[in-house]
Amino acid sequence: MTDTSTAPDTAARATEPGTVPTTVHLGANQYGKAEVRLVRVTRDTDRHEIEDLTVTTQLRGTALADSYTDGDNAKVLATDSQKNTVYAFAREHGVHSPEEFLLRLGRHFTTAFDWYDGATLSAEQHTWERITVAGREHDHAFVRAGAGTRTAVVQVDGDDVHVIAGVTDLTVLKSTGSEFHGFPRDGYTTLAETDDRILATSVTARWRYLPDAVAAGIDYDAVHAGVLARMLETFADLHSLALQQTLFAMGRTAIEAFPEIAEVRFSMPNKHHFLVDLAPFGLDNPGEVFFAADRPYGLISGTVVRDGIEEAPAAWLAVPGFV
Ligand SMILES: O=c1[nH]c(=O)c2[nH]c(=O)[nH]c2[nH]1
Repeated sequence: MTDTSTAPDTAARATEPGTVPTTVHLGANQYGKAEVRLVRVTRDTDRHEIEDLTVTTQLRGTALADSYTDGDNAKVLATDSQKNTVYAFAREHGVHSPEEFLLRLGRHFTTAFDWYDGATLSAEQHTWERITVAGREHDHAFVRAGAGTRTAVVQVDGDDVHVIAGVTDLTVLKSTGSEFHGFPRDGYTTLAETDDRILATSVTARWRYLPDAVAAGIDYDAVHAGVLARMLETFADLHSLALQQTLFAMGRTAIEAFPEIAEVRFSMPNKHHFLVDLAPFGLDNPGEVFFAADRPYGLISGTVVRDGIEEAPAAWLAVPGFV
């Protein structure tokens, strides 16, 4: 037990003549199970399928205040039960796509327990590819696929449902087709203008689906694959004058191709590659040998918005790291 014999008498201090008693109240809060590691094997045939997600549940409601202020757990669905629901739903209903899986969980938590006003469900998907043996794809042996991690967030607030799909750690590089010049020069500018440099970044992109499209139903896997393909094509094909320009073009191409998408937000570190000066060794360096710096890095963020849509700032509250 805690020894309180030497603790200051806060009650007495708070009521000393001339002092204002300290009062507090509960501000924003939510709770749930973070990073539930779910691997589902579909084994109806000898050719197995793997779905691998890290799922986070976060529930909120005004009725939960008592759990913080008074330790009253009458309305606290244990985070352990939330975790179990993730596993049980994977068995009962399957995953299908991260977005559909999170929508099902969000609807469940906010309807089965009517005191929850809202929920944020998020997931990262880890993809596996079949190992090829003697030119044939193996039925049940897989290797982790490397090109980015798929992300999904479902935000339920009363009747409002928002779905934000995305990708993170999508690392791309082009060894030419990138320039950077025309920037202002002041007394602290040393960066040389260049008409040929390496452009490399690790793309984090999140796109919000239009609520009407969510209500009508979206083929989330197909759109996700399509968005990634368009973004990669644009990164490759656009002759870039700045990473900012590349960012905007990648968002534009996704929105133009998919009418379901309202807006795309990006965070892109500029992974600088500096040409090494080999002159001290009597060598030239015609764009062949670079120092790949890991820090500091430029950090370029931006949002591309379809004209005429209703913006939804509340949808982004659970998705930090963007402007
Ligand atoms: O594409 C770029 N955008 C910048 O804003 C910037 N700043 C910088 O030093 N290099 C670059 N490259």
